[in-house]
Amino acid sequence: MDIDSETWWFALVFGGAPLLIWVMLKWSNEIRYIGPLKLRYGGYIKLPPGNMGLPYFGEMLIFLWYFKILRRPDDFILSKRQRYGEGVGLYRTCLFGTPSIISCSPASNKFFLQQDDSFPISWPSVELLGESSVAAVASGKAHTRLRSYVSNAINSPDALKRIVLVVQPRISSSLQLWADKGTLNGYKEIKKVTFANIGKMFANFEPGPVLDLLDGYFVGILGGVRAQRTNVPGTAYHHALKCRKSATDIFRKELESRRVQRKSEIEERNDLMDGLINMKDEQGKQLGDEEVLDNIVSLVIAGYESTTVASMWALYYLAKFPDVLQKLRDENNAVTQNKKGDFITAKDISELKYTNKVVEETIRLANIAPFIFRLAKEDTEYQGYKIPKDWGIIIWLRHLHTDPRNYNDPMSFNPDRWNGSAKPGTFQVFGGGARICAGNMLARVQIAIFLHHLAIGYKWELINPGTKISYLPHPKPDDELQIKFGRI
Ligand code: HEM
Repeated sequence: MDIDSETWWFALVFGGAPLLIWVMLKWSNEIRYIGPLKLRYGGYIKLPPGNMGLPYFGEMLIFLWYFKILRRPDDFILSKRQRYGEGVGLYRTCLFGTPSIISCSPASNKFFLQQDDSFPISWPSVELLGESSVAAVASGKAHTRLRSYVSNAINSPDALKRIVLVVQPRISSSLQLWADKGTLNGYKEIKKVTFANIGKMFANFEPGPVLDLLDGYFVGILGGVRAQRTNVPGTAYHHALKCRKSATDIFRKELESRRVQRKSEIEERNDLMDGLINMKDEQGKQLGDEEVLDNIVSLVIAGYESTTVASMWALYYLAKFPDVLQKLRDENNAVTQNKKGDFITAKDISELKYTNKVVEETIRLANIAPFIFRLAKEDTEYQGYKIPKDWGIIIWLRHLHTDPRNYNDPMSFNPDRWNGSAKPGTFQVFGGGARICAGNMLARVQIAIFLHHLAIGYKWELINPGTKISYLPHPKPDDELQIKFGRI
């Protein structure tokens, strides 16, 4: 071999081959997912701008880079905006194993959320939620029927009036225990009190061995909701399915014992289980046992971690913003003066204007559900761009709440921004359309009550104020909110 051909081979192996591999890696997902669409549309299809990423991973590694390594989740969308321009708020990608369209503008989010038939919800783990739960059931009449039962039981003004009084004893006594402890893990303690209240509100369970068992089962179930769906012993998903069965068995036993009890005893309890058992629709139809059980389990899944994380962020922000805490104290002390030791009512809460602004600001900035998932049932178009059938739609809620065009200085905690209302379509913490969170008022009320009891009796400070924030699976300080806690 002469020197020239050696150099040629050298260049090919160390320069050309890696380049070729890189090009193949870069384009293989484009060819795999967009090639068939081009064939279907005669060679040309106008898709939203974007990148389908690497084979197998798609853009998952980039997503993890921004969310887990850099801990700057908003830069994931900002980097797309920089690279592909604003456009109509849509980008194509491949994430969570599915070719998808990311939607991140108020108008495009509204487009997808308002068309529940064309873009139905797509849960990766319907078995865990329960096939006849409101969260999993396909849109249409069946969904509307279940939603009305669930909303009446937990989210209607009448239900909330009762719930406000049911949850306060546990919140109040937990805070006293916290003060006795002095230092604590805020996340874990809030989780305990949230679950104790869920037990009471949903099935009249008091703290004790059954509730502890249930808590463990739900930790297992929640661990499987976002896990790979591999049902093999040893996997999180397999464990979650087992936990789901055990949790359902506990609720089933309770349901069966209620079926044989006298009506008068049932009326006294007045919890979610009774609400679901007794409710009738316009035709007088009632829910079957499996529907009652699926809905109770799915409501715990939907409400447990979300309410815990939101309350934890309230505690965090108030420690960081003492002026806000002082205003909160002033408002809440004023309301307790007329109470003579009684708990506050739903009416009192509706009149706590500043407290309610703190709640809205907490859930805006906490971004507990950063995005939600839909599926395109048919080929459709949005502003001249094709949305291909069977592609996922990822509605990026978080971007709306952290975009300075929607909220002035968006990363600062400023409840006063709620003196006016948000720009239309820019506040989607609870999703939107027919599937907007069925527990949104319940969540708000629980956080408001927690704030009330904190503000009137306690002071606290962060032990590690500079601790980093993790964003997956939920936003949480790395130290899980270690605080020093005491009475005022
Ligand atoms: C701050 C706390 C909460 C946040 C941020 C939150 C957020 C959300 C979001 C974004 C959705 C829409 C999902 C989608 O469209 O794909 C949703 C749905 C839902 N949420 Fe919540 N949620 C919270 C608390 C609760 C609570 C306390 C409950 C009940 C105990 C609850 C029950 C539900 C149910 C049943 C759905 C499904 C509704 C349907 O499909 O019709 N959520 N939630």
